[in-house]
Amino acid sequence: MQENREEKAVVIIGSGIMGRDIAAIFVAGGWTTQLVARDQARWPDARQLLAASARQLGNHDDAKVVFRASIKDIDWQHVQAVLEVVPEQLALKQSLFAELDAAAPAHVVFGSNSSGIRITDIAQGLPGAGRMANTHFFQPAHLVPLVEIAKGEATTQATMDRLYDIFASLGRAPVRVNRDLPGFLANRIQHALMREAFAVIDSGLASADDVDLAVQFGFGFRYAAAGPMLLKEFAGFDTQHAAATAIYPSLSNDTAPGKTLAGLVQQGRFGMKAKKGFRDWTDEAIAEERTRYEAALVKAAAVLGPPKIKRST
Ligand SMILES: NC(=O)C1=CN([C@@H]2O[C@H](COP(=O)(O)OP(=O)(O)OC[C@H]3O[C@@H](n4cnc5c(N)ncnc54)[C@H](O)[C@@H]3O)[C@@H](O)[C@H]2O)C=CC1
Ligand SMILES: O=C(O)[C@@H](O)C(=O)[C@H](O)[C@@H](O)CO
Repeated sequence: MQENREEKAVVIIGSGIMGRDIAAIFVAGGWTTQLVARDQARWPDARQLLAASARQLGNHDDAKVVFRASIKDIDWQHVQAVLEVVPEQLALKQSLFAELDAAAPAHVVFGSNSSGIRITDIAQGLPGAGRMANTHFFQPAHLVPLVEIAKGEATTQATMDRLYDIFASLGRAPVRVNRDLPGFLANRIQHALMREAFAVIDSGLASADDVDLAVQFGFGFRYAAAGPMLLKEFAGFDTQHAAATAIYPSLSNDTAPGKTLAGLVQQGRFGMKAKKGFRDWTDEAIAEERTRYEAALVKAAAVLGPPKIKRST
């Protein structure tokens, strides 16, 4: 299908860890990208980081990047979508979506990058709830191809198709999630793994470093070559069934974060953003680790190859 050559524009609300890398995807794809970021003092740094990410995708045109201090300043001409990427706070997301719904032309579709809050709850009661979905990226958003698009109770099929096609046109790997359960699809699976990983550390079964080594150099490494279900076609579902029968009863069924994760947060050990997590971080160590990590992701993406997806239209 001939790509629509009209001027394409997107609005990203929030220019933090995720917002600027999501913006970089659109800039690299030639979209005019307006970022709503309240703190103008942080615009230069955000612009610089966005440009670096867009260059990693092979294309950056700084003229395509426009910062706005408020939703009221948005130029809606050519805008096709708005992606919300503000902190994981339901009330904040709800107030932003209400303001955006009142301001955006009817054809504009909305996505929330929430990690786990359902769009049904964010869009609750809004006239435009039908044009809103969860659109969940993974960090770093510009290097991890997956975007899970979760359908809220009011989300229309047309909205799902439009968002799917936008992300497919940008070379991402969109997946459709048929209902918006907390954590959608991939984040439910990731958090199931993280729940067990923290339970292993809580119980003293293994250290945090050995959890990382076991996953990265064990089954995690395989996922660059095949997904978990394909891997079990190799292994045998009879063996999977037998192992599951033996293992499931002792797996963690915690319904809240355990002592290690809760302790890290109570101590303000949020990770690199706080310069301390399981370990302390200097700016130099963070920069070094991010460079190593992102270079490894670029190589892994080459092994991964393009996703098998089918455009809606
Ligand atoms: N950090 C991660 O690894 C991932 C985070 N997410 C989700 O993405 C969302 C954003 O997370 P991060 O980028 O990590 O947060 P962040 O704290 O790095 O960035 C949030 C940005 O939103 C801005 N902001 C806050 N209120 C605003 C408002 N009213 N208008 C405009 N901008 C506003 C802040 O100034 C900040 O720049 C959250 O819902 C999070 O759960 C999703 C995937 C991965
Ligand atoms: O891992 C990611 O990038 C995403 O799944 C996220 O939403 C966040 O990391 C969140 O799950 C906190 O781990």
